[in-house]
Amino acid sequence: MATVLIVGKPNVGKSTLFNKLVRKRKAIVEDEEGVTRDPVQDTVEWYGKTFRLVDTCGVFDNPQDVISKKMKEVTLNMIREADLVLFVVDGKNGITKEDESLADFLRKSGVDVILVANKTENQRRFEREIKPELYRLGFGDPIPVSAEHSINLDTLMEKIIQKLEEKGLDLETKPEITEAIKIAIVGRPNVGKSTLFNAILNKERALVSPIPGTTRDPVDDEVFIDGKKYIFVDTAGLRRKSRIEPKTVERYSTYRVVESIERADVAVIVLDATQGITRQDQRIAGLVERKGKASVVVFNKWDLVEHREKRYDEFTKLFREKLYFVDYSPLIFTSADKGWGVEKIIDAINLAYSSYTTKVPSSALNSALQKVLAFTNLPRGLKIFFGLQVDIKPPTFLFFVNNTEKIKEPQKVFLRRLIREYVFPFEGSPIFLKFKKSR
Ligand SMILES: Nc1nc2c(ncn2[C@@H]2O[C@H](COP(=O)(O)OP(=O)(O)OP(=O)(O)O)[C@@H](O)[C@H]2O)c(=O)[nH]1
Ligand SMILES: Nc1nc2c(ncn2[C@@H]2O[C@H](COP(=O)(O)OP(=O)(O)OP(=O)(O)O)[C@@H](O)[C@H]2O)c(=O)[nH]1
Repeated sequence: MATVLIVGKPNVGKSTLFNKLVRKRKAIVEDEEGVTRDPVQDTVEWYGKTFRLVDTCGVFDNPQDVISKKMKEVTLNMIREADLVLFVVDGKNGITKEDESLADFLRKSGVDVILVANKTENQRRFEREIKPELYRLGFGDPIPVSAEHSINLDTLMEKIIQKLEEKGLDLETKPEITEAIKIAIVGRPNVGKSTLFNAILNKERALVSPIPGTTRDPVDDEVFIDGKKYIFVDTAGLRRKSRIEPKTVERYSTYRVVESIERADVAVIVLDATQGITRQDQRIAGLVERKGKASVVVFNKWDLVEHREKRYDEFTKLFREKLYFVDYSPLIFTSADKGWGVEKIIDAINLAYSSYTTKVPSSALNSALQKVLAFTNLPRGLKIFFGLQVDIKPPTFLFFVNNTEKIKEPQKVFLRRLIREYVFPFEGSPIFLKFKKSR
């Protein structure tokens, strides 16, 4: 997706502009309620054209600092990934040295720039007093806007689209090419995996076709739900399962569980709510996390839990305590027997898979990193310079630090939290971290 960066000295109205442009799409596409918005980056949609807008949130606050070695790599990286920069200046009070050195930096980087003069509620005064001096910055005609009062934002939007299309970028909104999501339903014996699997098939009126496996039995099921393809791996046991057939020990072998987790993108970890969370549940969930798979956690047999309507918090707490290492997973309460909550599982799988395959731009990561590091005390002698996402499935981040030996568990916890809270929540997906020494 084309990336547009908002750059400018403090207080020129970058955040205001960001919010207005992002919200513009609401008028066109009815937005779902309760969708959490990323404060740093978001997708802008404009009559069927889309691009990603990123607020640099003060990474460029001190133009002097921008040139300093430490920040150079970060900022260059951001610029390199951007297709266009909105260089915002104050159209009411005019430009200062800060704007000029920022302009210098942008010009040298060779990035395409649209000069935006914000706070120009008074057009006549702007034309007369401010506009002439803006040409000094070397970016041609400024576009006067008022972010706060939504003046001239359409013109700006059209200019952005025009510039991006001139560069040959494809802004059309296309339906995503969706590959099949591979799902493993895992859990201890007797927690209700088969019943749950069958309930999903019934509830979703799914179309099922067995995929021939390598063994003499078809082991996987291809399932179509709402036109989307899902592959439930290793379902032979779950499908074939009947009251008559004796349960073989082999079916529960650890080897088999490991293998089906390895073949899946998303593991649905099924727990028996009447039994809490056992050591074996923890082991299975741990396996899912270590193998780098997305996950959804299900408390099944909810119908057998007494006073259940008052106990969601208690079970959520239990989940967070005992399965803290997969606490990013969506948690669902079901009764496979009664069909409660079953349809939520597919939504949760979709969410987890989408996190699992999300790639965030370095610019968003690094503006969050700089912001958070500004009020964080790292261990003495540790410096974290910048980071980038190097992989998906699972999302994997590489951080450049001065000393990799100083990276201990708390620092990893800190970075994962920073990513989830300030960049992207990655709900349902683990985050892997790598570190590299840099000076
Ligand atoms: N008059 C006027 N004021 C504006 C306009 N846009 C923003 N402001 C005001 O300018 C101030 C700064 O706005 P922000 O959006 O926080 O600016 P910023 O560039 O993100 O600032 P930093 O976060 O410090 O980098 C706020 O008091 C806004 O209300 C505008 O179009 N006209
Ligand atoms: N009350 C209640 N019983 C359930 C529920 N889900 C499953 N059961 C019962 O629990 C027992 C075990 O369910 P299964 O679906 O066979 O469990 P499983 O995890 O596939 O078991 P294995 O194949 O042995 O691993 C059966 O008697 C189910 O009828 C539920 O939500 N509520």
